[in-house]
Amino acid sequence: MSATESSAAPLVPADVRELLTSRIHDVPDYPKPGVLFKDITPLLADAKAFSVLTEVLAGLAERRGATKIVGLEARGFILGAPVAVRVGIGFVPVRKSGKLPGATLSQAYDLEYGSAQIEVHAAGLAEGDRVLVIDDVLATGGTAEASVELIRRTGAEVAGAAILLELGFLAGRERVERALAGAPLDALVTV
Ligand SMILES: O=P(O)(O)OC[C@H]1O[C@H](OP(=O)(O)OP(=O)(O)O)[C@H](O)[C@@H]1O
Ligand SMILES: Nc1ncnc2[nH]cnc12
Repeated sequence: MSATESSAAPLVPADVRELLTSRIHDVPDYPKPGVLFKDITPLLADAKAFSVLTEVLAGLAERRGATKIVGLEARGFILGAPVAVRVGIGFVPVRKSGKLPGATLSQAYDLEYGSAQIEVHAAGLAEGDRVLVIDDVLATGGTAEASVELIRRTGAEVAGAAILLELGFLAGRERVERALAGAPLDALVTV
């Protein structure tokens, strides 16, 4: 079930959502004029908020039957790695190009403020893996969309994507859901 669906037992209880929301700070005009940057560093610096976030994401990973966590550079590493440890499954990084030493698969994509290319080790994932993709922010959806496509090319199955904060006004959800082809996209907080 998606976090956006109604349920008797919501994925994120209201008090948790409130705590997470309060620890994400708005920074206008960063990294360039017109962008409202959502800074998660206050959340990371708050042990209680970071721990609660990790628990919620770990519950999602278990619910999706994930056998691997993929974190998206760089903030997706910070959120995804403790989830992998908590659940007891492996962590695989999707990195910006030129940072991985082994043979890679790569995928180009557009960002809210630029463009980039992401890579994954070709041997990092394989058929039989069920991947939960974790990142901090869903903006235009370009990063998550490219990641889903990249992961599929390794032969692994994408079990879902879990995002801390969805910027609903940028309408990235549609393109990510299209890429996910039926696998769930869960955003813990949407603004
Ligand atoms: O939905 P999108 O428009 O693709 O934007 C979301 C992505 O942008 C940010 O990463 P960024 O590339 O800025 O990298 P960082 O985590 O290294 O700061 C964020 O952490 C997401 O990965
Ligand atoms: N507005 C934003 N705030 C934080 N991270 C982002 N990644 C893409 N857009 C972003």
